[in-house]
Amino acid sequence: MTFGGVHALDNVSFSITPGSVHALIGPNGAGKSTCFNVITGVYTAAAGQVLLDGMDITRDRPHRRCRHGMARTFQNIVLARDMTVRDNLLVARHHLGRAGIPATALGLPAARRERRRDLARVTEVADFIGITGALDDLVRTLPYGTQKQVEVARALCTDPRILLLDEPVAGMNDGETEQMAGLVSRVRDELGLSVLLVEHHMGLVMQLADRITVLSFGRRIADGTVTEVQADPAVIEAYLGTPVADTTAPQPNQTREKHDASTN
Ligand SMILES: Nc1ncnc2c1ncn2[C@@H]1O[C@H](COP(=O)(O)OP(=O)(O)OP(=O)(O)O)[C@@H](O)[C@H]1O
Repeated sequence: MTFGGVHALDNVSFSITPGSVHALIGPNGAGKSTCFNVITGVYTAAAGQVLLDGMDITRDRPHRRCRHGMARTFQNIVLARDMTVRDNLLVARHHLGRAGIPATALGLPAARRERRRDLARVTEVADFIGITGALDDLVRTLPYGTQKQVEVARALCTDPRILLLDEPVAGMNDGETEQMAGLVSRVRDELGLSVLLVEHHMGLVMQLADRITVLSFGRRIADGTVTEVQADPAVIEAYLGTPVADTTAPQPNQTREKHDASTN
């Protein structure tokens, strides 16, 4: 993936084992967001493939990837703030709908059955996340940490096989971070989903990840277990000599003169 003359991603390749938490890390500007956007279909890379359970989804638009079982959250919360949590979650079910607009508008039995199923699924997901009490609240009235949970709930309402989380604990306090960590491990352990986690919070990554891919300047410099990655000289060098386990603070900026474009 290139922007102008900048190779934001160069020959990056990795596989996510089903049912595992896979972290994608690297210093600022390493290419994590670009990679996330290529996987979710926001960007189309100039070369390479994105495979989901062996199916080539490289050319699929984001909504089609969602239909194939790929769900995501956003770095900045993207919810309908003036709608209730329940309605936000119901919207996520729409792409699964089979009844069609005329049947829904006319309130035909098929549409009513579908609506009942969607409502039941929304309640089930809210229970799993622990936000049942907030279902009738407007999103904008909720604390930041709860809004982030609603984002995860919305993603789960699409019945995904893989959940992609873009910096899920950015801006969270310690309590909220701990809660999100618990949720991500339950998504893996109890729902059996695969999770791809792009995150700067190294404490969280080291706590949750089964495997880690490390990017630096658009290239993959390491891929392995937590222990392997922590001991990798290339990783230590990329993080400017800071032992990876200790880098819970914001990461140093990797600067390149030719990189003057702003990121998302
Ligand atoms: N839309 C864009 N236009 C031009 N260059 C871009 C664009 N998006 C990213 N880049 C460049 O691609 C490189 C990788 O950026 P990217 O945002 O993917 O890194 P990152 O690892 O997610 O960084 P951060 O941790 O700061 O979010 C950077 O040099 C960045 O300047």
